[in-house]
Amino acid sequence: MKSLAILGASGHGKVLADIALLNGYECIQFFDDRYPELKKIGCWAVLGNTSNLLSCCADYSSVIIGIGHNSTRLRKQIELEKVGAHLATLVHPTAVISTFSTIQPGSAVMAGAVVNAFATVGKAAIVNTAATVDHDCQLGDAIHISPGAHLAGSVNVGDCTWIGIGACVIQCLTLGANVVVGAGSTVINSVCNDTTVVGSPAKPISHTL
Ligand SMILES: CC(=O)SCCNC(=O)CCNC(=O)[C@H](O)C(C)(C)COP(=O)(O)OP(=O)(O)OC[C@H]1O[C@@H](n2cnc3c(N)ncnc32)[C@H](O)[C@@H]1OP(=O)(O)O
Repeated sequence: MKSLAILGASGHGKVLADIALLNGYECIQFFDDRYPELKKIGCWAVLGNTSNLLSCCADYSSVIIGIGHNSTRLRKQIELEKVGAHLATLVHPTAVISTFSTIQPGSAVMAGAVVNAFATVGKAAIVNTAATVDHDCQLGDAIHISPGAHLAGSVNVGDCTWIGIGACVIQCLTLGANVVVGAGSTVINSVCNDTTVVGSPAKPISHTL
């Protein structure tokens, strides 16, 4: 029986559980650092915290992190990798993934998303509902392309960068690490590390998350 442990009993975790069922996982159990206060999410049991999962991850076919915050998700994945956990890659059956693309373990691609030819997606990444990642894009680890966001061809995205819901990035730009692109923004220039940009065209604002 295929079993999956999800660390992070969040809205994102519930979406992962839903996709996991469609990927043939029959047993899905959650872990969350709010345990034992939190013992249930939706119809799924929460069985312990991160430490508990680190000591029992070999009991599961795969694990995945259901935490939306990018750097936290990456940190938790690295902890699990160190103890030998097998990280799942979850792809919704309605997503369109080019056979010429690569997606690293611990990543999730939600319903209606597209990852086009020769795109690469790092580990612990989220390509969310109906987002598109076009040809030759190179996405780092723990990135999040939010619902309905679009990356044109040959865009580079650094680790832990978050593209907000409905944002667009034109072709051949480089967005550094820990960049935030605000919801609905249009990015027409490359963006340095640790910068938040908003608006159309997108401009930096003075703080980072
Ligand atoms: C399945 C899911 O739910 S996935 C989650 C999807 N969610 C998202 O994509 C949310 C993306 N987040 C945003 O767009 C946020 O507004 C952020 C991260 C860009 C900024 O958030 P904060 O740091 O809290 O900034 P804050 O709200 O204080 O705004 C700072 C300034 O930027 C402006 N601003 C913030 N976001 C945007 C935006 N998306 N477009 C244009 N202007 C914006 C604000 O109006 C404000 O301007 P002012 O200083 O002139 O008043």
